[in-house]
Parts: sequence; structure tokens; C-alpha cells
Amino acid sequence: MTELLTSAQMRANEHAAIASGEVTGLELMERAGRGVVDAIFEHWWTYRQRPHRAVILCGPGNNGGDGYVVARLLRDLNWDVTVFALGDPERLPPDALTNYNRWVETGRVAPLTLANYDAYSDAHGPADLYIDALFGTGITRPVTGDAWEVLGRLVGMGQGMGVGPVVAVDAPSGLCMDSGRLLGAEGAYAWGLNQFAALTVTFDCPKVGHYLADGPGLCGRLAVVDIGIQKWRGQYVVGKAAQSVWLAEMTPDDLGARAVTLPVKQAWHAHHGQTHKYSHGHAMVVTGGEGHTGAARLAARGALRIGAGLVTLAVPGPAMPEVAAQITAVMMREISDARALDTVLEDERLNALCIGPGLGFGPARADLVRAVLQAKRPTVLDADALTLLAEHEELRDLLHDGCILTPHGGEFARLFPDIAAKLTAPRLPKPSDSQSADLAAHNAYRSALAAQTGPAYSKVDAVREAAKRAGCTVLLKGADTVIARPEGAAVVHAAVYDRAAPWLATAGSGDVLAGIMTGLLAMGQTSVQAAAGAVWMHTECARAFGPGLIAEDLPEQIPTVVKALVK
Ligand SMILES: NC(=O)C1=CN([C@@H]2O[C@H](COP(=O)(O)OP(=O)(O)OC[C@H]3O[C@@H](n4cnc5c(N)ncnc54)[C@H](OP(=O)(O)O)[C@@H]3O)[C@@H](O)[C@H]2O)[C@@H](O)CC1
Ligand SMILES: Nc1ncnc2c1ncn2[C@@H]1O[C@H](COP(=O)(O)OP(=O)(O)O)[C@@H](O)[C@H]1O
Ligand SMILES: [K+]
Repeated sequence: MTELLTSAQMRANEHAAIASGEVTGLELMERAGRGVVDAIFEHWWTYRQRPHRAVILCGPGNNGGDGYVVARLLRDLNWDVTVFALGDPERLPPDALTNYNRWVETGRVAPLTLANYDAYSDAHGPADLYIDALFGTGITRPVTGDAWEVLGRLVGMGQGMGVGPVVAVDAPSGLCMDSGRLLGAEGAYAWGLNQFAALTVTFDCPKVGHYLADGPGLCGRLAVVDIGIQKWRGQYVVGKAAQSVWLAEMTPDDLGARAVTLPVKQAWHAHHGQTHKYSHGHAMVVTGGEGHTGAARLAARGALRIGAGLVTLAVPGPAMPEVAAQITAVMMREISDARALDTVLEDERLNALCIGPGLGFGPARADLVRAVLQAKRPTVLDADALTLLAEHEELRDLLHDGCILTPHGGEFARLFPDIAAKLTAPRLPKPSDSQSADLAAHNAYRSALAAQTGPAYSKVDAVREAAKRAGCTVLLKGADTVIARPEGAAVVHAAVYDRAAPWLATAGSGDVLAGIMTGLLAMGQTSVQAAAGAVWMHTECARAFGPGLIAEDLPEQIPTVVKALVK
């Protein structure tokens, strides 16, 4: 299972490795630079065939140091390499300075100014390859000035004939590697949030920001280079497991290697190893009224397909004919009010509950949510149940550790408005156009921008805060989905890079997700295992089906995906 690190954790790993005396910072930098070159050659085989022309932007820290290593290695292969340096190279940290000195023995460095960069481009035309080695994990504030302008020149590179792509060393410069947000850049800069790097090469572990928010769009593709410090990884975690973030992932090549997939696998093996349907759990999904039962039926189908032994829909009387006409293997019970639900839930074999999809609103529905919460079973609360929770504080007080809240962005904002505001607020609002015409306001803005420090508030921060407040697992959906426990352990699932499945954003898709999760709960998974397993399975089903997917197709893909999993 892949751990996603923050910048601080990565720095701690490097420090532990260097402090051990078994490896030097210079060796790590050499491995990093070589890893970048190898990744480039792996990605574009034409670069391996003959020398090309590269432009390398080197920053004032060790990210710049990696850039000088790349410059030297490419030049050793007879590439034509031009280096622009930000800041005074003589003030580089020691390892980077060593590599700068090795570079200038035979190469040249021009100060990174817009004028220098433009003069070079005018004289030579586009390069075959651009390397962004300005800032990596040491970025502390927004990039400003000429460096920012030059980065802006690189946006959209590699799209046309004869124009080389951008490779980012560790991260596109300016990207906050903890949050995936472009530091300070909310609407303030000319460049878009996509099509910056074609390839980002990071070291040891991917970082959280490579998977969240704008990270994937800016990174292009992500390559992770092993620089031999795994041994020291996680020393910072001792006693702080709650700080960890894991990637919910699995590819057909990685079968069985990722812990997050194990729940699904184990559950499936267990399922086949046992014979009694009740030993696979009995899930109950509460439906809405007449004409509103489709969402719950989708969820029920997801729960049954993933492997719950039995799935029963709790249906109000008037909606029963409609439901009966649509189900076969899924069962139904008439539940016309909260009292009836209380009675049914006396059956302890109903071991996982789902409420919310298509439920509707009003006091009677709120009573159903109350009955479900009072039953204290593993429970998925989705869709309308989340809005009811937002409206009724006394319902929120009934949340317990076995609950999973599965909001999308809008539902999250209703439930946790203050947290959502922190997540969406620009770190620094852009001055209005009339203000920016005013030089003083503009200058004040620029200095405030430059004074910002530290990582941006991330989706992981927000979901952790929400889970702590709610006292249960929270899963915030989106192309990047974050799951967090109240004590802070978090899982990120991102349908990005080679796992992108934008067609998954289709009506009813969230209902199926809630159902798969409920099925996994019924099968005995913990809430975080069920949540992580369900998001992975959900995306995998969408990928297995491909474009044109509608929600009904998702449960029907589960057998195919499971077959591949248990092979
Ligand atoms: N250590 C190792 O063993 C290994 C490290 N590796 C590599 O090192 C990278 C981390 O290096 P790093 O810590 O030196 O940070 P880096 O990203 O180069 O930036 C720091 C410099 O930038 C400056 N600065 C920051 N923000 C700024 C801004 N907005 N505008 C202007 N300046 C700004 C900041 O200045 P200050 O904040 O102190 O004023 C400081 O001078 C990592 O990403 C990886 O590539 C690999 O070689 C593997 C082994
Ligand atoms: N760009 C995207 N790529 C992949 N999955 C996405 C994307 N956008 C949303 N999703 C997923 O689609 C599902 C939509 O769920 P939801 O918002 O509840 O919709 P609905 O209520 O219509 O079912 C979620 O699982 C979410 O993670
Ligand atoms: K960089």
C-alpha cells in the first residue's frame, strides 16, 4: 500500500537517512537527478536515440541542485543544455552548490529573468525539453516575480510540433505538495491550472499534493523514483500513525500488494469459503417514497453484487408495488414509519444499514434517520440523510463510530460550512479590477502574497477536521476522494492519472458507491476498509465499463473486477 507523504514527512525521512551516516545528501541528490533523466528516457524513447536541446530552470535550494545534476547528466550525453538560475548560486545549500560547481566547470548559467529567458527563446526557438527544478518540497510561499512569469511561459508547452514538454522535478514549482493547491495563485496569475508539466518525477513516495485538487492536472503524469531511503521512511510515524495518509489503489499489475484491496480480497475469499448466506451479512437499505425508490435500489444492487449475503430494502407501503416490479434477488420489507423500522431492526442479523439515497426530507424522514442511528449498526449515511443531519443537530448527536458520512462537495458544505469555507476560500483574495488599477492596492496585494508562508489547507485537513467533529468516518467525494477517521488516519482515492474515469460522475453513481460500502460493512469490514474498498471498486468498475457508463452498469461490472482481483 502506498503512503502519501507531506513535505515535512519527506524532509524528516531524508534527514533520518542522512543522519544515519549510511548515505549522504549528495548521493541522494545524484540518485534523484539520475532518476529524473531515467524517467525522461523511459517516457520519451526518442530522447534516448540522439541528443536534444534542453532548458533547465534551477531554483535556490536542493530542487535546483537536482536540476544541476540533470544538466550535467544530459550534457554528458551530448545534449545542448541551457541553465537559468534563480537567485545567487553561490548561496545554494551545500549539496546543491557542489552540483552547481560541477556544472559550471563546463557549462554556463544565466540569471533567471524574463528578459534573459525571452532573449534565449527569440534566438533559439522552442527547446525540445524544459526542466522545472525551481522549487520542490521547500516551497514556503507563492512564486512571484520573473520566476513566476517564466513558469507562465511554459504553460501549454509540448502541445505543438517542435515544442518540447515540461518535466517537473518533484513537483511543478508553486504546487503545495501537502494540498495540491497552487500557492497563492487563486485567480491571481495568468496561467491555467492544467497542462503545465507532461511528467513529474518525485522521489521515494508520492506526496499528498500530487493527488489532490490541482495537483494531478499540473503534474501531467507522475513517476516515483526510488532513491533508497525506504528504510528510514516512517520513522516520523512512530506514535503518530494518525498523521498517515494512504493511497487507496490497485492496478491489475499490483494485485494483492496493496492493503486497501485486501478487505475486498479477504472478504471475497471468506465469502467463497463459507456457505451460509447469513455469514456474509445482511444489509438493509431504506428507500424513499413512491417514485423515489431508484436510488436505494441502485445501492441495494451494489451491496448484493459486492457480496453481502442478503440485502433487504425497507420500503413505505405505497412504494411497494413499484419496488416489487423492479427487484428479484434483493428483498423488501414494508417499513412505513420509524416505529416499524425500530421493530425490524430488533433483528440483530441486519448488520449494516444504508439510508439517504432518494430518501426525501421532512420530519418523518428525519425520524427514519433517527431510528437507523439509534440502532447503532455500521451505517452509511448518504445524500438526503446528510441534508437531514445538517438540519437537525439532535441527529448529529446520535452519530457513532460505526457511521460513514459520504458527502459530495455540496453536502459537505451544508454539514460543515466553516470547514468547507476554509477549503474553498482563496488564501488571499485577488484585488478587484478597480482596486488593482490602484497601484497602492496592487502593491499591498503583492506584498501580502509574498508574505504568505506554509502549506495550504488541504482536503485531507478538512475531512480530518470533519471526521473529528462528527465522531465517525467521513468520505468526501469528488474526482479526488478523501476518507478520514476521527483520530486522523486518512485514505486518498483519486480517479486521476492512468485511473481517470470522468464518466463516473453520472446520476446515481454515488448511490451505487453507498451500496457497495454497505455491502462491505455487512461482510464485516471496518468503516475505513469498507469506504476505501468501495471507492476503489467503484472506480475500477467504471474503468472496466468505459465511457457511456450509467449507474446501473456499475454493480454489473463488479464480478469482472472481482475476478481480476482474486486471480
Ligand atoms: N534533501 C535531500 O536529501 C534531497 C532533496 N531533494 C530535492 O530537494 C528538494 C527540497 O530542497 P529544499 O528543501 O532545499 O527546498 P527547495 O524546494 O529547493 O526550495 C527551497 C528554497 O527555495 C526558497 N523559496 C521557497 N519558496 C520560495 C518562493 N516562493 N520564492 C522564492 N524562493 C522561495 C527557499 O528560500 P527561503 O524560504 O529560505 O527564503 C529555499 O532557498 C526536493 O524537492 C528535491 O527536489 C532530492 O535531491 C532528494 C534528496
Ligand atoms: N471527475 C470525476 N472522476 C471520477 N469520479 C468522479 C468524478 N467526479 C465525481 N466522481 C464520483 O462520482 C460519484 C458521484 O456521486 P454523487 O455526487 O453522490 O452523485 P449522485 O448523487 O448523482 O450519485 C462519486 O463517487 C464521485 O467520487
Ligand atoms: K520543481
